[in-house]
Amino acid sequence: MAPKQGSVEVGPPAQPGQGRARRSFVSPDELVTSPQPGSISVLAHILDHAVDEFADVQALGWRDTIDVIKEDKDVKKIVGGKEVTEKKTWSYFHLSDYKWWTYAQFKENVDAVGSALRHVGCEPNSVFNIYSATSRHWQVMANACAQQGITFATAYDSLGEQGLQHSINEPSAYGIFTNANLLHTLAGVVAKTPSLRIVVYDGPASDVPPGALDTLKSTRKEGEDPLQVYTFDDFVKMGKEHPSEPHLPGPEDVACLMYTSGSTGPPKGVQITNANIVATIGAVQKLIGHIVCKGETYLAYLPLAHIMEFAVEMCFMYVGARMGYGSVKTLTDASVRNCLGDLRALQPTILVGVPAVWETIRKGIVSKVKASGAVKSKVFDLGMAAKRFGGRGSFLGNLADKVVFEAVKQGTGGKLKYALSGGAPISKETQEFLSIALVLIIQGYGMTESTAMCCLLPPEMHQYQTVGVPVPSCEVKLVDVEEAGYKSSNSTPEGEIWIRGPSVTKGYYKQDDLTKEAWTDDGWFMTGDVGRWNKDGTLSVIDRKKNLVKLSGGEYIALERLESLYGSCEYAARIMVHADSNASRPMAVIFPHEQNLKQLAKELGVSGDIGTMVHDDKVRDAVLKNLNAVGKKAGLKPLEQLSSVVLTDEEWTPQNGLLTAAQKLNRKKIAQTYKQEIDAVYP
Ligand SMILES: Nc1ncnc2c1ncn2[C@@H]1O[C@H](COP(=O)(O)OP(=O)(O)OP(=O)(O)O)[C@@H](O)[C@H]1O
Repeated sequence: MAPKQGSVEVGPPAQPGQGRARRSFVSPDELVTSPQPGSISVLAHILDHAVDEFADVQALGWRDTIDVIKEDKDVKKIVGGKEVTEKKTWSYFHLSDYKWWTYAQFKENVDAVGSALRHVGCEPNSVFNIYSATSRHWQVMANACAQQGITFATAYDSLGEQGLQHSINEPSAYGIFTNANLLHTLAGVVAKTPSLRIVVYDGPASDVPPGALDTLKSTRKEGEDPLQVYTFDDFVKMGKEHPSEPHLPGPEDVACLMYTSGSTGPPKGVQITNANIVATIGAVQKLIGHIVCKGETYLAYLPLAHIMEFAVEMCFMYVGARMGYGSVKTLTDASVRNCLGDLRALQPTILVGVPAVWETIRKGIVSKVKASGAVKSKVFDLGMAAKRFGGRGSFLGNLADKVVFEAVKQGTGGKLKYALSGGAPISKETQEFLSIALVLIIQGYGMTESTAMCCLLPPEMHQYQTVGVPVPSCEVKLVDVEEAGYKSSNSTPEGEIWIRGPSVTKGYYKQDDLTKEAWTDDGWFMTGDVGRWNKDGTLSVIDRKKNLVKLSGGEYIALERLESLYGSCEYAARIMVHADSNASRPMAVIFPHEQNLKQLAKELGVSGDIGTMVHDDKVRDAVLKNLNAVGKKAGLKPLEQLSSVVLTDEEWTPQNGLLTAAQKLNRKKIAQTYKQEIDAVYP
């Protein structure tokens, strides 16, 4: 049953300019430190517990690559005002069915890799870097480090040479785990990473870039030891031949040095202790243990270098759930060949995604429904209306599920029970649409500094536009942001979100100045996000302090909130709202949803592909009109309406730097890249 109040005021009376601290309704008297205080105090205890309880249960699943199929496509682009056609080659994977390790087999590999790490000289308290795509081997490396008291530092696999070099050099990493196809980038930096001694890589020999292994083995300065390079399989074999006892760290030792994705500046290394991780797992169990439990199947595809994915997987490991690894490139049937996509092959019961993923799924469904013709579109709309009116579990809701939404649900394997959205704000429209047509989406709010979740909405409290209640390992208070009018004395208390508790970390690695700026002396982490307490004790995130812009009229607008609202415009695949303090209103830069934009262009009588469409005035005006209609419907004030829009034709990706590695907007880079276009239309 849903509680009346999701959070409870605790502790001393509020200080001037602040609200009182609040804690979760499930544990107001004490903060949770572990799922089993006394027996689980470090990260390595989680896997030990899983093996004790679930040794023969399927743990980690993967798909082998049977073949890679290349297909050529013609792509039209505008170069120097002229349309040119380029040939591009796409690679599609033919994959096997899922294969599984039990928890006992997973542990066997962790023990072997832990032993191998010690055998090659990686000592407790040293740092080992994981620069790899999400996979079971990533988890083997991390858990092996945890077992030997070695800190693992994470690096997104989308990092280029500069970022990689920084993430090896800052913590003086002794070794690195990577994938065959990333060896080329690694080879490009090894001359400048003197601390590095060991390289372990996985993946087929055919993925190793020509010459990369020779460069790795030969590029060292005089006097430096040559690099030792191992395949993952050889490393496991070596560990089995040279077993080492585990060397467990203490709870306050740093288990993971995790770099933020850098949406507000250069990435910072957050020092996450064993105790922080264990507290997060305990808190999730206490709050939503009834849905994160044994028997569930989880599709793991987000980057493990991001705290949300890592924390979620550790929570599932604790309860002995099944985790099947997949990739954004192979999720759907359309993105693979001669086999099912990961979603239908695995049939997950729980899915986690960032808002960009949910937006893509919603727009994909909308565009399919539209293409199915007027009658089917009408039936779909009726189904939406019936379930909205009747509610989840009602006769009407169940009928709509059966008759209208079954096909949509089958697209994700047909077994989904819950989905979690986090990492950035999701629009109400998208959350509501998918919660009706696909699966209940609950929100979580958190950050690397809080070891993932600091608020989470239990499904029985389901509602939109809130990130939930404080998790039981974290207390939360709001502190006034005077200049923007966010105050604890407002009728619904508002202010900057400050957090404290066992899952909140204590600082950045080698960045004392930044640590002092972000943590108070009494342990509160100042998140920089602005929040609001709702009447039922849930928290809503209104914006990020750094993204509040004062317009020429003197009023503040909240860029991220506007992005999440305008983001539901069907023509936008990605949107950045941009504002200048000399202007009276904001504007938007958009990477369009190609199919939906094509449909619009057709209706306007504009032909050509994306390169042509984005430069057409009629198309641009129609998109702007649609955006402002979306804004008006969401109740935006006139000064929050967009004055102009720039449409772009290059996809925004972490590789071209327009998104961060966690798929968030890299505002500076987008504004720089499209400066000319923005200046041309923005007053
Ligand atoms: N559900 C949510 N709603 C709104 N914002 C969210 C939500 N979840 C996370 N965020 C945003 O993400 C931030 C944490 O992100 P993360 O720790 O991944 O670092 P980053 O923003 O990617 O990088 P950096 O801190 O370097 O800018 C939060 O402070 C908040 O602004």
